[in-house]
Amino acid sequence: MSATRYTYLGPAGTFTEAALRTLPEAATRELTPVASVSAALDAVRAGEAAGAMVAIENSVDGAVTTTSDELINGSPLMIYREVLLPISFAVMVRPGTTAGDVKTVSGHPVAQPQVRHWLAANLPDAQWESAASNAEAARLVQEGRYDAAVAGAFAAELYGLQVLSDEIHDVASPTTRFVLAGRPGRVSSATGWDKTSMVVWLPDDHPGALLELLQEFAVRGINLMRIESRPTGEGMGNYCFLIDCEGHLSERRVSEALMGLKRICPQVRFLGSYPRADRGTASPLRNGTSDLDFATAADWLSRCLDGRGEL
Ligand SMILES: O=C(O)C(=O)C[C@]1(C(=O)O)C=C[C@@H](O)C=C1
Repeated sequence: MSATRYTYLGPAGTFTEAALRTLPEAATRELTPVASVSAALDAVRAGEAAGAMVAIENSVDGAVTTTSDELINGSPLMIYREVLLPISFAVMVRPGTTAGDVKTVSGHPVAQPQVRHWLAANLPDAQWESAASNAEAARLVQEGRYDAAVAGAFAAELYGLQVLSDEIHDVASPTTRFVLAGRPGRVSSATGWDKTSMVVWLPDDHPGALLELLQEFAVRGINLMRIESRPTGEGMGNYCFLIDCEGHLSERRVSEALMGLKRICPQVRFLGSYPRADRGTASPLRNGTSDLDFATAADWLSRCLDGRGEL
């Protein structure tokens, strides 16, 4: 495999592939479908791929925990880009199959909670069968293993299937957030509309430990965008936190917050600073938290050391 390649959850026709193809650089990369999120990231870890596109959270079903656990454990990875993809599910069958013929319906486990009510109302007797991806479900229907698949309508054409019903998701406008992960490398420059991700392990178990951690952001006027707890696997009640905050590591308020965490937490894993996918302009900074405010205060401090603090 080559290190110019990007891997993604395959086979062809997944939403993950659609997310990957929204990146301008995808046009010049070799895009390789693999069987799982873990396989996509393993190829990156082994140096066989430059990046892997993986789903990280869904607006209906929440965190994609395989991705969370891959980012938390194993050799470190960094996030370089994020993509927000509107998801629209269709149910598809082999040509000639009618709704009455459908006894089994397959899809990715993250798809099921997004279409549960539609399935209960329209295919009440069909048994749900999990597949490694939505496109894999479509492929298995083509093979004759299952009767119907829940996938993006574009997968129907790829696998010679017929769309029985489109836009079958229960909640309007579901969105999945995907990230392009690579091996740790140089953080790209700030755009003014950035996000920083990290994993933080709680300071030892005591009242207010989580509050102490959150205060590092609050006192520096940093908006948190997501906080997700995951078990560390080291006994009941032991959790670490995946945190996304506004801002870029090159901003003083963000770097100072990360240094604050590093001082009080047993472990902090920096997962990258990258442009936000939701469009916008630079967020207003809370008074006293700009780079200039930090530099002015540091200047004053060094003058204090020289006995010139009043200047
Ligand atoms: O990329 C796909 O099509 C997938 O099967 C994966 C995945 C996911 O892991 O979240 C992607 C988007 C949908 O929300 C459901 C499933």
